[in-house]
Amino acid sequence: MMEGLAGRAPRLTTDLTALEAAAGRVMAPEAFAYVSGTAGSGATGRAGRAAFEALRLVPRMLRGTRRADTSVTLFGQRLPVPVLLAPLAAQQVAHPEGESATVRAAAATGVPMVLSTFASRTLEEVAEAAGGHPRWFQLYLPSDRAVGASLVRRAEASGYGAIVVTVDATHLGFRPAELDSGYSPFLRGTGIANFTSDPVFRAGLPADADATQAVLRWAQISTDPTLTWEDLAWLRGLTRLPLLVKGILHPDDARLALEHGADGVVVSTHGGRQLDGSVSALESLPAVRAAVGSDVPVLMDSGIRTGSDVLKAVALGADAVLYGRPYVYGLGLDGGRGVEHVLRCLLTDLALALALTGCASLADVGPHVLANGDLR
Ligand SMILES: Cc1cc2nc3c(=O)[nH]c(=O)nc-3n(C[C@H](O)[C@H](O)[C@H](O)COP(=O)(O)O)c2cc1C
Ligand SMILES: CCCCC(=O)C(=O)O
Repeated sequence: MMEGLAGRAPRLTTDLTALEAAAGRVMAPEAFAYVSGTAGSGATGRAGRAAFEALRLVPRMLRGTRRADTSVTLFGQRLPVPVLLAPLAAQQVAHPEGESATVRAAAATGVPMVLSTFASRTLEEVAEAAGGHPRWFQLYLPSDRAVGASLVRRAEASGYGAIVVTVDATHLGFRPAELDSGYSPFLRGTGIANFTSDPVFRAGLPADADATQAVLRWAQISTDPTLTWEDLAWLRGLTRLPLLVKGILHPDDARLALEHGADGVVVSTHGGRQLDGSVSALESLPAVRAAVGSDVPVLMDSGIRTGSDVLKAVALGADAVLYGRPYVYGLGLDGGRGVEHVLRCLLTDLALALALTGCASLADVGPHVLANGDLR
């Protein structure tokens, strides 16, 4: 049966549920479980989708819009859509080219990519594959701060346009799929390329260290459960790049992020992979927007699947969203072509959703496009 598939692109459907199922048939079972998995009972993962599905758009008719303008400006940069690729670790579990294929697809569609600290390709390799296309770097601040500083320097030197520091995974969530299979890409050495290529990290290893020693050292220092807001202030002092804090759900944490030097926040539940039973990102979004005011960039992720989802997030105060798992399913199905396919679907769906809502541009999208039970 596998022979029958060889050399032929698996069917790239435009139906995301079918696409995920197809990826589940093509990807290695433990890799698919890692990507699709959530924490605990999966309640927060489901709540992420339920929050979008519970909201309804109320479209307006005959506004004469030939083509809706989906572009947006973020940190002074014009983006064709209010969408960036979310940082997803260890993408070689889906395809041998990993993040290099992803960034080429991102470049072909104009969607910026946020590269994970735990990418399976080095940030320099991905910069080269990007060929000047905008990218941001997601930082897990290691407990060895000198390694963290080195990662930031490398990101700056390679032309990454912002640092997104993730604060919701200083402890790894309780993830049954990973625990039961005993599978972790990182323990197999996938997703630590930015460390093994780092001179400061390597200096902390014996000269004759083997791959196992590198993985063990990575496991010791790669995240830091003792992080506090003071560390964010330290990071702020390290770089002039825009600094965003990813993983915010409480409005007071959004305020604290700004007080400690952040330029923006990403409201996120990490796709339901961290605290099971937490509030959904979409539920938190309006309060976070209110807390930071109208001028601070607020992004959100966790559950974005359709063009209408993007509009709903924008209506509740997001400047842009991060698109997650679906593009890795595309990568698993057909490498960079699969990622490009998934992105083109989202872009087309978004442009149609905006036009069908009766909005000429994203500036026209606000709470008024959402049903509030009172249509007088
Ligand atoms: C397989 C996988 C790996 C991830 N790795 C990272 C990571 O390295 N850094 C990070 O900040 N978030 C990471 N995330 C979280 C995503 O950036 C994003 O918040 C989440 O995928 C959004 O949920 P959705 O994909 O269901 O829309 C990861 C998510 C998945 C599914
Ligand atoms: C410590 C986090 C590992 C990568 C990640 O963010 C994820 O799997 O969700």
